[in-house]
Amino acid sequence: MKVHVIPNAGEARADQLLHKTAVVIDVLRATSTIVTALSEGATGILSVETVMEAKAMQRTGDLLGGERFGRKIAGFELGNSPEEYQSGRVFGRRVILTTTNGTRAIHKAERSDHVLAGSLLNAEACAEAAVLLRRDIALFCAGSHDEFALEDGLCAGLLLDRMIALSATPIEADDLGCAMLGFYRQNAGDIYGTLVRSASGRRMAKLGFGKDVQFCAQVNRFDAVPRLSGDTMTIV
Ligand SMILES: O=C(O)[C@H](CS(=O)(=O)O)OP(=O)(O)O
Ligand SMILES: [Mg+2]
Repeated sequence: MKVHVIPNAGEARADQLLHKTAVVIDVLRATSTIVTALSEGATGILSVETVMEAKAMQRTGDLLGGERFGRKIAGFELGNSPEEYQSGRVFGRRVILTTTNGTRAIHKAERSDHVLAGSLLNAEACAEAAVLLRRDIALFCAGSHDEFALEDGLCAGLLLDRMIALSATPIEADDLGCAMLGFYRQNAGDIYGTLVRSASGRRMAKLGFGKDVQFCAQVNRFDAVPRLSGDTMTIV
Protein backbone atom coordinates (compact mmCIF):
# COMPACT_ATOMS: atom_id res chain seq x y z
CA MET A 1 0.00 0.00 0.00
CA LYS A 2 1.43 3.37 -1.05
CA VAL A 3 1.01 6.43 1.15
CA HIS A 4 1.57 9.89 -0.28
CA VAL A 5 1.49 13.16 1.68
CA ILE A 6 0.00 16.27 0.05
CA PRO A 7 1.46 19.36 1.77
CA ASN A 8 -1.44 21.81 1.30
CA ALA A 9 -4.72 22.30 -0.55
CA GLY A 10 -3.14 24.48 -3.25
CA GLU A 11 -0.67 21.76 -4.23
CA ALA A 12 -3.17 18.90 -4.51
CA ARG A 13 -3.17 17.39 -8.03
CA ALA A 14 -5.89 15.17 -9.43
CA ASP A 15 -3.49 12.27 -10.09
CA GLN A 16 -2.53 12.27 -6.39
CA LEU A 17 -6.16 11.67 -5.42
CA LEU A 18 -7.77 9.52 -8.14
CA HIS A 19 -8.56 5.92 -7.10
CA LYS A 20 -7.24 6.58 -3.60
CA THR A 21 -8.48 6.98 -0.07
CA ALA A 22 -7.90 10.61 0.88
CA VAL A 23 -7.54 11.48 4.55
CA VAL A 24 -8.05 15.23 4.89
CA ILE A 25 -6.13 16.65 7.86
CA ASP A 26 -6.73 20.11 9.30
CA VAL A 27 -5.72 19.82 12.94
CA LEU A 28 -6.24 23.58 13.57
CA ARG A 29 -9.12 23.37 13.32
CA ALA A 30 -11.60 22.16 10.69
CA THR A 31 -11.19 18.39 10.83
CA SER A 32 -10.82 18.48 14.63
CA THR A 33 -14.15 20.32 14.67
CA ILE A 34 -15.78 17.85 12.27
CA VAL A 35 -14.61 14.86 14.33
CA THR A 36 -15.89 16.51 17.53
CA ALA A 37 -19.26 17.48 16.04
CA LEU A 38 -19.97 13.99 14.71
CA SER A 39 -18.76 12.39 17.96
CA GLU A 40 -21.21 14.64 19.78
CA GLY A 41 -24.16 13.43 17.73
CA ALA A 42 -24.37 15.80 14.78
CA THR A 43 -26.16 13.91 12.00
CA GLY A 44 -23.81 15.13 9.28
CA ILE A 45 -21.43 17.86 8.20
CA LEU A 46 -21.99 19.54 4.87
CA SER A 47 -18.79 21.38 3.91
CA VAL A 48 -19.22 24.36 1.64
CA GLU A 49 -16.72 26.88 0.33
CA THR A 50 -18.56 30.18 0.74
CA VAL A 51 -20.71 31.94 3.31
CA MET A 52 -23.41 32.56 0.69
CA GLU A 53 -23.52 28.88 -0.19
CA ALA A 54 -23.83 27.96 3.50
CA LYS A 55 -26.79 30.29 3.95
CA ALA A 56 -28.44 29.05 0.75
CA MET A 57 -28.11 25.39 1.79
CA GLN A 58 -29.56 25.90 5.29
CA ARG A 59 -32.81 24.01 5.90
CA THR A 60 -34.96 24.01 9.03
CA GLY A 61 -32.97 22.51 11.92
CA ASP A 62 -29.55 22.97 10.33
CA LEU A 63 -26.83 24.85 12.17
CA LEU A 64 -24.37 27.15 10.39
CA GLY A 65 -20.75 26.87 11.53
CA GLY A 66 -17.37 28.16 10.48
CA GLU A 67 -14.98 31.05 10.44
CA ARG A 68 -13.42 33.81 8.41
CA PHE A 69 -10.10 35.21 9.63
CA GLY A 70 -10.43 32.66 12.44
CA ARG A 71 -13.56 34.24 13.89
CA LYS A 72 -17.20 33.16 13.88
CA ILE A 73 -19.12 34.44 10.85
CA ALA A 74 -21.84 37.04 11.51
CA GLY A 75 -25.24 35.35 11.71
CA PHE A 76 -23.78 31.85 12.21
CA GLU A 77 -24.63 29.84 15.31
CA LEU A 78 -21.18 28.26 15.64
CA GLY A 79 -17.56 29.19 14.94
CA ASN A 80 -14.67 26.79 14.26
CA SER A 81 -13.80 25.92 17.88
CA PRO A 82 -14.29 22.18 18.48
CA GLU A 83 -15.45 22.80 22.04
CA GLU A 84 -18.42 24.84 20.79
CA TYR A 85 -19.70 21.62 19.24
CA GLN A 86 -19.94 19.88 22.62
CA SER A 87 -22.51 19.94 25.46
CA GLY A 88 -25.37 18.68 23.31
CA ARG A 89 -25.39 21.72 21.02
CA VAL A 90 -25.19 19.79 17.78
CA PHE A 91 -26.90 16.55 18.81
CA GLY A 92 -29.39 15.46 16.12
CA ARG A 93 -28.59 18.45 13.90
CA ARG A 94 -26.88 18.77 10.53
CA VAL A 95 -24.07 21.35 10.47
CA ILE A 96 -23.22 23.36 7.38
CA LEU A 97 -19.55 24.28 7.76
CA THR A 98 -17.34 26.72 5.91
CA THR A 99 -13.73 27.41 6.92
CA THR A 100 -10.70 28.94 5.22
CA ASN A 101 -8.62 25.84 4.54
CA GLY A 102 -10.28 22.64 5.72
CA THR A 103 -13.54 22.73 3.84
CA ARG A 104 -11.67 23.70 0.66
CA ALA A 105 -9.39 20.67 1.04
CA ILE A 106 -12.42 18.41 1.53
CA HIS A 107 -13.85 19.67 -1.76
CA LYS A 108 -10.59 19.05 -3.58
CA ALA A 109 -10.46 15.53 -2.11
CA GLU A 110 -13.86 14.64 -3.56
CA ARG A 111 -12.25 13.10 -6.65
CA SER A 112 -10.84 10.30 -4.48
CA ASP A 113 -12.67 7.00 -4.08
CA HIS A 114 -13.07 7.56 -0.32
CA VAL A 115 -12.66 10.72 1.76
CA LEU A 116 -12.05 10.54 5.54
CA ALA A 117 -11.45 13.33 8.04
CA GLY A 118 -8.35 12.82 10.17
CA SER A 119 -7.04 14.69 13.19
CA LEU A 120 -5.01 13.97 16.29
CA LEU A 121 -8.34 13.45 18.07
CA ASN A 122 -9.24 10.34 16.03
CA ALA A 123 -5.82 9.25 14.73
CA GLU A 124 -5.87 5.55 15.61
CA ALA A 125 -9.43 4.96 14.40
CA CYS A 126 -8.80 6.94 11.23
CA ALA A 127 -5.57 5.09 10.39
CA GLU A 128 -7.37 1.77 10.87
CA ALA A 129 -10.35 2.81 8.71
CA ALA A 130 -8.04 4.02 5.93
CA VAL A 131 -6.02 0.79 5.91
CA LEU A 132 -9.20 -1.31 5.83
CA LEU A 133 -10.35 0.46 2.65
CA ARG A 134 -7.42 -1.24 0.83
CA ARG A 135 -6.58 1.60 -1.55
CA ASP A 136 -3.42 3.63 -1.80
CA ILE A 137 -3.72 6.55 0.59
CA ALA A 138 -3.28 10.31 0.18
CA LEU A 139 -2.70 12.04 3.50
CA PHE A 140 -4.07 15.39 2.42
CA CYS A 141 -2.79 18.15 4.72
CA ALA A 142 -5.08 21.16 4.33
CA GLY A 143 -2.29 23.54 5.27
CA SER A 144 -2.86 27.22 5.78
CA HIS A 145 -3.50 29.63 2.92
CA ASP A 146 -1.81 27.28 0.43
CA GLU A 147 1.25 26.77 2.61
CA PHE A 148 2.32 23.73 4.57
CA ALA A 149 1.18 23.74 8.23
CA LEU A 150 3.32 21.86 10.75
CA GLU A 151 0.41 20.57 12.84
CA ASP A 152 -1.08 18.85 9.79
CA GLY A 153 2.30 17.31 8.93
CA LEU A 154 2.68 16.08 12.51
CA CYS A 155 -0.72 14.39 12.28
CA ALA A 156 0.21 12.86 8.89
CA GLY A 157 3.30 11.38 10.59
CA LEU A 158 1.20 9.95 13.41
CA LEU A 159 -1.30 8.43 10.95
CA LEU A 160 1.55 6.89 9.00
CA ASP A 161 3.07 5.48 12.19
CA ARG A 162 -0.26 3.83 13.07
CA MET A 163 -0.82 2.58 9.49
CA ILE A 164 2.57 0.86 9.53
CA ALA A 165 1.58 -0.83 12.79
CA LEU A 166 -1.90 -1.84 11.60
CA SER A 167 -1.44 -2.85 7.96
CA ALA A 168 -1.02 -6.51 7.07
CA THR A 169 0.86 -5.47 3.90
CA PRO A 170 3.97 -3.25 3.80
CA ILE A 171 3.42 0.51 3.68
CA GLU A 172 5.48 2.42 1.12
CA ALA A 173 5.63 6.12 2.06
CA ASP A 174 6.82 8.93 -0.21
CA ASP A 175 9.65 11.25 0.87
CA LEU A 176 7.40 13.79 2.57
CA GLY A 177 5.68 10.93 4.37
CA CYS A 178 9.06 9.60 5.61
CA ALA A 179 10.01 13.10 6.80
CA MET A 180 6.71 13.55 8.65
CA LEU A 181 6.99 10.10 10.20
CA GLY A 182 10.42 11.02 11.57
CA PHE A 183 9.13 14.40 12.76
CA TYR A 184 6.21 12.77 14.57
CA ARG A 185 8.43 10.15 16.21
CA GLN A 186 10.82 12.85 17.44
CA ASN A 187 8.00 14.92 18.89
CA ALA A 188 5.53 12.24 20.04
CA GLY A 189 6.27 13.14 23.68
CA ASP A 190 5.40 16.81 23.17
CA ILE A 191 2.45 17.03 20.79
CA TYR A 192 0.90 20.01 22.57
CA GLY A 193 4.20 21.92 22.66
CA THR A 194 4.72 21.27 18.95
CA LEU A 195 1.27 22.67 18.17
CA VAL A 196 1.79 25.71 20.41
CA ARG A 197 5.10 26.52 18.67
CA SER A 198 3.70 26.10 15.14
CA ALA A 199 2.69 29.17 13.13
CA SER A 200 -1.01 28.19 13.28
CA GLY A 201 -0.75 27.56 17.03
CA ARG A 202 0.75 31.00 17.57
CA ARG A 203 -1.95 32.53 15.38
CA MET A 204 -4.65 30.75 17.38
CA ALA A 205 -3.16 32.08 20.63
CA LYS A 206 -3.12 35.64 19.23
CA LEU A 207 -6.79 35.30 18.28
CA GLY A 208 -7.62 34.09 21.81
CA PHE A 209 -8.12 30.43 20.82
CA GLY A 210 -5.32 28.94 22.93
CA LYS A 211 -7.83 26.53 24.50
CA ASP A 212 -8.60 25.14 21.05
CA VAL A 213 -4.93 24.27 20.53
CA GLN A 214 -4.99 22.34 23.81
CA PHE A 215 -8.20 20.55 22.78
CA CYS A 216 -6.96 19.68 19.28
CA ALA A 217 -3.67 18.29 20.69
CA GLN A 218 -5.44 15.38 22.40
CA VAL A 219 -4.47 12.11 20.71
CA ASN A 220 -7.19 9.47 20.26
CA ARG A 221 -9.86 11.22 22.28
CA PHE A 222 -12.52 10.00 19.82
CA ASP A 223 -13.17 6.80 17.82
CA ALA A 224 -15.35 8.49 15.21
CA VAL A 225 -14.13 8.47 11.62
CA PRO A 226 -15.99 11.00 9.48
CA ARG A 227 -16.43 9.79 5.91
CA LEU A 228 -17.82 11.61 2.92
CA SER A 229 -21.01 10.08 1.60
CA GLY A 230 -22.39 12.11 -1.30
CA ASP A 231 -21.81 15.69 -0.18
CA THR A 232 -22.03 15.07 3.55
CA MET A 233 -19.60 13.74 6.14
CA THR A 234 -21.06 11.19 8.50
CA ILE A 235 -19.62 8.57 10.81
CA VAL A 236 -18.58 5.22 9.29
O1 LIG B 1 -10.18 28.65 12.06
C1 LIG B 1 -9.16 28.06 11.74
O2 LIG B 1 -8.61 27.24 12.47
C2 LIG B 1 -8.55 28.33 10.37
C3 LIG B 1 -8.62 29.81 10.16
S1 LIG B 1 -7.21 30.54 9.50
O3 LIG B 1 -6.98 30.00 8.15
O4 LIG B 1 -6.09 30.22 10.39
O5 LIG B 1 -7.51 31.96 9.44
O6 LIG B 1 -9.30 27.68 9.36
P1 LIG B 1 -9.15 26.11 9.01
O7 LIG B 1 -9.92 25.92 7.72
O8 LIG B 1 -9.79 25.34 10.13
O9 LIG B 1 -7.70 25.85 8.87
MG1 LIG C 1 -5.92 24.78 9.59
